[in-house]
Parts: sequence; C-alpha cells; structure tokens
Amino acid sequence: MNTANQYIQIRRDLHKIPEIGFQEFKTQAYLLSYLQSLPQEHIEIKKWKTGLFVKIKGIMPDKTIAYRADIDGLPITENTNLPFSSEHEGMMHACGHDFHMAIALGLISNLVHERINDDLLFIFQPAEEGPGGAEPMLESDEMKEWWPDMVLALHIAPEYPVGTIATREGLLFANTSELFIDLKGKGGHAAYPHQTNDMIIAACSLVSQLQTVISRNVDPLDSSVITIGKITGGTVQNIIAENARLEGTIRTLSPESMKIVKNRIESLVKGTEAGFQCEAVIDYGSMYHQVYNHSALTSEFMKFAENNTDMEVIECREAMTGEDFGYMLKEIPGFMFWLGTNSEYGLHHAKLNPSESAIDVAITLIEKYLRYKGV
Ligand SMILES: CC(=O)N[C@@H](CCC[C@H](N)C(=O)O)C(=O)O
Repeated sequence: MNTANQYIQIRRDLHKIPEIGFQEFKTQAYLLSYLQSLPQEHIEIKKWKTGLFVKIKGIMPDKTIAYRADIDGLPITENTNLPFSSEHEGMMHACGHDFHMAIALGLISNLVHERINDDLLFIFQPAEEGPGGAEPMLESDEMKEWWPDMVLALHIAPEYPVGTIATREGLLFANTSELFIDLKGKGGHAAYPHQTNDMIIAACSLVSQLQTVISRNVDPLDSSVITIGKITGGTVQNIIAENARLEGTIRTLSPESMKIVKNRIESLVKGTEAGFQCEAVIDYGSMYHQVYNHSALTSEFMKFAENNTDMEVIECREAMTGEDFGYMLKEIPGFMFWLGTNSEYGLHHAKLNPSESAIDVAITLIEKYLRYKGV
C-alpha cells in the first residue's frame, strides 16, 4: 500500500468508530496502537484523559511547533452508505475529525523516520464538539511541560475544492455558547387548557421571541446567530405539556456581543416566566472563545503556500462556526485554516462525504511548511 492509501485506510478505520466527547476510548486505543508501530527512538507519548500528546524530539531544538487534531464524533446517524460507515449506532464523524487525525498520523509517520531540528508536538484533543477539551488540555501538566511556541490546526471545508485552503488574519470563527432552557408549568387534560400552563405554547413563543434578539437587539453590522436545534416536551397528543426544553447555540463575532445577547435572552426568559406563569432555568453549557489567527504567522503561511505549492489560497470571510481551538490561539501564537475537501453535503450532515484525496494534499502542505519553518 502506498503512503497516501495507507492514510486513507487510517481515516476509514477511524471513521468506523466515532465516539462523542471524552468517550473516545477506542479512538485513543487505535491512535496508540498505530503510534506504537512506528520507530520509538525519537517519540514520546503522554495520555491525557481520552486524548494524547505526542512529541517528536528534535536534535537541537530551539522551538516547538504544535499541530492540533480533534478526535471526537457527533451524535448523528450516518446516511452515506459508504462501505466503511460508522459501526457505532447513532454516531458519526460528521465534522471531519477522522481526517484531522489521519493527517496528524501521516505527518508523524513521515517525520519520525529522520532526525529533525526542532521539537514537534501533536495534540490529539477530545471533545471539540462539546463539552470542550482544549481549555482543560491547556491547563494540564503535560501541556505545561511541553508548551509549544506556535500551534496550527486545520478544519475540513466541504464547500472548497481539493487543492484549496482558505483562512484569514484575525477573527476566523465565532464565539459560541451552548444554550439549554428548561420550562416547567402545569400540565393537564387537552380539553381543559384553562386549568393549565401549557409549556409547548410557552416554548414556541419563546423560540420566536429569541429570533428578535438577532433582528432587533444586535447591531446588524455585528452579526450573531441563535439556533434552537432541538425542542422536547410533553408526553402524548392529548395531554397538555408540563415540561419543555429548548436546546441550541449562540454565535457572536465578539465576546462583548455575547454578553448583550445573553442579557436579552435572560430578559425574554423572565418575560416567559411571567407571561406563561411557569418556571424557567437557563444553562449555557460549554462556551468557546473565538478563533483569532495570529496576523504575522497567518500571512506568512498564506504567502508560503502561494509561493511554494500549487495550492489555491483563498482569503476567506469569518465563519459562525465555533472551535475550542480558539482557547489555544488565545494562549499560543498560531492559526487555523480550512482545507478544501469538496463534498456535496456540509459539516454536521448525515451524508457528509469529503474527498479523501485531501488527506495527502494536507500532509504534503504541512510537512513542507514545517520544513520551511526550519523544523
Ligand atoms: C467546527 C464546528 O462545527 N464546531 C462546532 C462546535 C460546537 C460548539 C458547541 N457545542 C456549541 O454548539 O455551541 C460548531 O457547532 O460550530
């Protein structure tokens, strides 16, 4: 098997075993078993919860460059009909983390056979989709001991063709906060609504009101998003619901707008409690800091790719996606970029099927970049 096919096979193996945040036990075991099959003289591995830190030791290191790959899957039932579809019912690598890991293993395999100058750190991070592994990993003793001078990461981009990368200096991804609202009223017989406080009606009304935060409370030039992705409530068709739950996410382009949006949400929820005579509890779940790319390093990387590879380099707009890699970039200079993978279906879709030829493209690009940086 040539090396490109080998890394595609690794991606397929990982694609079969998606696991959600901090449950990535089989994934960690797969990564470890692959890493242990490589020459061990210059490599050091530390487990961290379900993630890993992997260091390739340089001969005369004067810096450490880190590459971060997230490793968790999503609670989505795969609908691709691919022969290597998820074997874990109700879970799927629908955000490309199988690609991110295969690329990291490809880089390690290519670089571990020779003596490199600097240290390289590969961070296999759990729980990017939630509750967030980057922040606690940054605080870990392992990270403190191997603290890098710069860090980079990529994210697959189904909307760009293979052979394309896209990024920008400064803000790339939004600030995010999960949003859970539990409503509790008085249930009862469907035929006697006047004796109840119907939480289905309260929930529907609140969902509509929440959209006015975006349309009426946020500066239109400072975009924000509130998405309610799930509503649950009630028991059967002829009982008025005593409970309802909204589950969603908030996205803003600055931490300040996040505060404004949350203040307004809290006011509307108080209004719902008063208006529908119910009790409401808000839980913000996990929150991610914006992904803010280091200007000089990003522009150097973009110029490097333009001048030294045949990749198409696009300066893209910021996106409302979130990434806890933002916490790493808050502490360590570096950048994230989109890797074109050309799929008809987007991220978080049950039919996402990125083009696997992008794996080798990314390995070649990053390896060249690391050599250009003197590694
Ligand atoms: C790249 C990507 O899709 N990231 C996720 C991060 C999720 C953060 C958190 N669970 C939330 O929903 O707020 C995204 O949905 O953007």
